[in-house]
Amino acid sequence: MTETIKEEASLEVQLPPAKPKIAVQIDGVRKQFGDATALHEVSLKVYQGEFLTLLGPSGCGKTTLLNLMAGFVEADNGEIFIDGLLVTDTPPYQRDIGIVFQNYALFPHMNVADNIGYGLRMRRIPKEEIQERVKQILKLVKLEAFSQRRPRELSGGQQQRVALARALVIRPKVLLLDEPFSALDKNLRLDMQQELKEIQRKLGVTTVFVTHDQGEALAMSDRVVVMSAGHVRQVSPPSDIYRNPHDPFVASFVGDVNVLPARYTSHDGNIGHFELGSAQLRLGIDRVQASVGEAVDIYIRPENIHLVPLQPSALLTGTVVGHVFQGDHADMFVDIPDLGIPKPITVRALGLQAIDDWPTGAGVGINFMEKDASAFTRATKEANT
Ligand SMILES: Nc1ncnc2c1ncn2[C@@H]1O[C@H](COP(=O)(O)OP(=O)(O)OP(=O)(O)O)[C@@H](O)[C@H]1O
Repeated sequence: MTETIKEEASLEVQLPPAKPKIAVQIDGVRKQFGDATALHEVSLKVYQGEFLTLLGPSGCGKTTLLNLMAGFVEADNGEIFIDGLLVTDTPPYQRDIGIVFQNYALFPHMNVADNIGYGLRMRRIPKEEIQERVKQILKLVKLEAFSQRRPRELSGGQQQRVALARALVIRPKVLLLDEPFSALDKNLRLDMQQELKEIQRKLGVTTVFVTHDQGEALAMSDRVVVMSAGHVRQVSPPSDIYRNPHDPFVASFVGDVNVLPARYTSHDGNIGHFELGSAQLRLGIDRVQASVGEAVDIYIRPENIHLVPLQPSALLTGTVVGHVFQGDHADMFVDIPDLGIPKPITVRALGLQAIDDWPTGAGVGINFMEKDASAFTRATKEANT
């Protein structure tokens, strides 16, 4: 972000972007459980006030990384800083962090107000101040009317709001959330996502959120950390994760994607040339991670492929072999014999006209724009898990 200030008449001076402050820094942290390496030398910066999400499949190390920040798990190697202070050996209760778990972890015998005030009592905050802070935070999470209830008298969403309030009332340097909404049904989950985002924005609290749900990650985050098998694969804003994946794992894990086999034949200047079946494809080399001569996979999302009438200008040609009506869009399946792949590709068409225009059995042309495709060296199975 570049800030611009106006000096006199119309003279504009460009200021360099302000350097964001680092709230959490993880340097070369490694964690092994017996023979299993949960994290391989992970490094990561979380900026002050940002909403950062750790996203990845089950077992990729998200919770371990969160627990290392919290201090519940000890690193084998590496260092962790919170607000500039080395905390690698600091116990959890001295790290100034708020934590929300999937299963709420509320005290069943305490009412809502006492659950929320617990952390403040432990910190020996004066009684009047505790009352005032609990009152404020109850208002923030819209539970003012529920302060005297026990957790079992609350719905799942309300219990999770109590857990959130309890984590926030201590005014933590960092808020850590581990799959906080996974026990809630879909509609409530969407409401809670909005609510958390609103609260986070209002308070400006640095937040690290763990989920395996890509929709949740893309919807809520300033930046997303995609992890697999104990490695960080990419750290980018959501739109970049989706549009400019850095590797085949990220491209396949986030959103749907077609994988088309091709050969990287040459490049001149900034353009790479590929043989895609009998078609010639050109891609900007910023979208290519492969060497000339290699077998590659072209990654292209279903919504970026367009069906056109059979005509010479079409990049590829095929036959519609089926479609699935999805309410707001239709997925069309197209067999392209020229590519020599066993499965038809998927083309996503907004609206339902495509089903009428291209019935099963119809011959179609296929086009897509260069800017929407990426080429990666053909993935081996191990590299892609
Ligand atoms: N206390 C432990 N003892 C032994 N192995 C563990 C322990 N905690 C985690 N692991 C292993 O470390 C790896 C990473 O686990 P972790 O819980 O961090 O993954 P995750 O991405 O959070 O998964 P999930 O989404 O299923 O919670 C897994 O292989 C897991 O089995």
